[in-house]
Amino acid sequence: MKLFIQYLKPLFNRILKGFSVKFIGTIMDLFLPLILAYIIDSVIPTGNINRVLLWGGAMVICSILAVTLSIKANRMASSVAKDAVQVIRHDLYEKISYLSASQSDQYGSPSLISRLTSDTYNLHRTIGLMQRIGVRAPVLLIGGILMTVTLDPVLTLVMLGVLPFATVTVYYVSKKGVPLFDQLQQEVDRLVRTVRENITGARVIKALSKSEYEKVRFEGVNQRVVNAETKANQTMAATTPLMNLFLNLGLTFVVLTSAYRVNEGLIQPGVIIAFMTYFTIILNAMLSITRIFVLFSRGIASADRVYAILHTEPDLEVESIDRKDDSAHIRFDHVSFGYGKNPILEDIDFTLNKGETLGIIGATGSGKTTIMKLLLRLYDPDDGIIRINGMNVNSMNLKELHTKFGVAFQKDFLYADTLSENIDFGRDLSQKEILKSTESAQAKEFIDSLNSGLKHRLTPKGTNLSGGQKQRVLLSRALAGDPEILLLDDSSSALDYKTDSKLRKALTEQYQDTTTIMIAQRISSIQQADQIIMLDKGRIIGKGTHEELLRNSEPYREIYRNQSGGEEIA
Ligand SMILES: Nc1ncnc2c1ncn2[C@@H]1O[C@H](COP(=O)(O)OP(=O)(O)OP(=O)(O)O)[C@@H](O)[C@H]1O
Repeated sequence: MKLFIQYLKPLFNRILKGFSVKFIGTIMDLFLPLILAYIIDSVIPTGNINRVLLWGGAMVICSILAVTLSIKANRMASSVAKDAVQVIRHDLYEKISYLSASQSDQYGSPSLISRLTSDTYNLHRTIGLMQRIGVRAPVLLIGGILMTVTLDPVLTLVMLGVLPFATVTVYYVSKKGVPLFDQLQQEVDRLVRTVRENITGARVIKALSKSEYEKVRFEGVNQRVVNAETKANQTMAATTPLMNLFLNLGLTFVVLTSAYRVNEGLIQPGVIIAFMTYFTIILNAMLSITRIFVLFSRGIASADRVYAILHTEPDLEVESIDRKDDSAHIRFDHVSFGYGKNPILEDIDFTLNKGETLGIIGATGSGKTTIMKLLLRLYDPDDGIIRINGMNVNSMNLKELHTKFGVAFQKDFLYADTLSENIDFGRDLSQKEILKSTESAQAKEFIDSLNSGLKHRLTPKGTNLSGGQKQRVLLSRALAGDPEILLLDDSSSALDYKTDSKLRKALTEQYQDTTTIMIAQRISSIQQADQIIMLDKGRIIGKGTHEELLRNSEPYREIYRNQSGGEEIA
């Protein structure tokens, strides 16, 4: 609700105008049966054709006004909904892009995507429909009852006798229906997730001949959607026939009572016709009000989901300046960290001087990438301090901090644009800088072999490139703009030994001032590093140069032996 208030408040005047137009149009609708009753009972008996034409004309004018004003009001409602949701979507997108990594982990990407897409779509529908039927239905209900009271209070009492049954039906059905639609929405979410997994993993599924298995899995999820939909619709399907039953019962009572009252000379035929029309209008208005309840409860659920993101408090505040004189460029000072309760990194301690290279090697899941994430301040350490040029990273402006880095992560993404745009990444780099980076990243040769060179367009996620080509483009992006600090997470694993060695040579020669942290699976990729740390279960179990580790670390020696095909170490 708070979300609606926040975003609809600035549009209040437009909403009020739309409501007024809708109100007048609905009143016109309400007058039609009354005029008809007047024509039948009071104008036709006089035999004055001019008066008949005059009142007939009044009916036509009322009808035209009712339709025109309703169309106008509906357009105004759509425009308000569109503008409100555009701002909500903008704010939500902006907020999502500034969520910290741990907050994004907490919500999960599928949930963030569905809040930005299907929830905002629900909000659009709710805001639009609430304006369209939110005025019309209550006005028709209350106005209809008032009209019937003025026409014949006794018949109104007969009609009101049926309304409690209709009200109970509406209440009961909507109470049961809303949770069923919620459940349906959850099943649809599950279906979307399964489809997304299948499409993303299409190659693996085919390669492992798991298509049949996936088909069966999809059928299961699909069946659950069908079941949920059937259950929800069957429950809701009872509404209209039951309301029709009450309508017809009510009409029967009204006709019976009217017949008696006509005989007694207490009522005229025109009033009966008008009464029946009002009765139908009133019951339809009640049905619309049910729809409002169903829709509104859905809209409120979506609004709450969107509101929760919009009001997520920032958890990576820039803290007060904490600077120390430090000759090291990067310092990890006894850093420990865990994503949840379990420790992932413990007592990580190292320093790197400007222009030096640190190699990190270790088993899968030992915490190598996490070290980089902490340096980028995607997360804050639980213990210890990380400094760059003596400055605690938690006291640095995040934007400023991130401009220092060139990064290539394992699963980095390429988007559907030209190679040049993918490398530039919105930094307005010069052509010279881009060319230098492609040369160093050993990407120049394959880019030159493409017809359109750097203008070559990639498909989404760069699926029209080979694994090695993708890695070289990502490396070019990391190197472009001569970053102060370069973070390479297993970025040469898809390169052959010769290209890998050319890359290392280029890094040493062309990026002497860049401090580099390089995660690698192959010792040959980090052998020349000024310092290598070996991680095991989040702890440093070996630190030094390649030669020092060969001398002092048995696990390192073993990896080296395995990777060099059992070659003896001198
Ligand atoms: N966002 C996250 N939330 C919770 N746990 C995480 C998250 N990211 C990583 N982890 C866990 O932290 C541990 C270390 O992960 P990290 O990615 O740092 O390992 P790694 O050494 O780089 O592994 P690899 O060689 O496979 O890339 C793993 O057990 C992983 O499951």
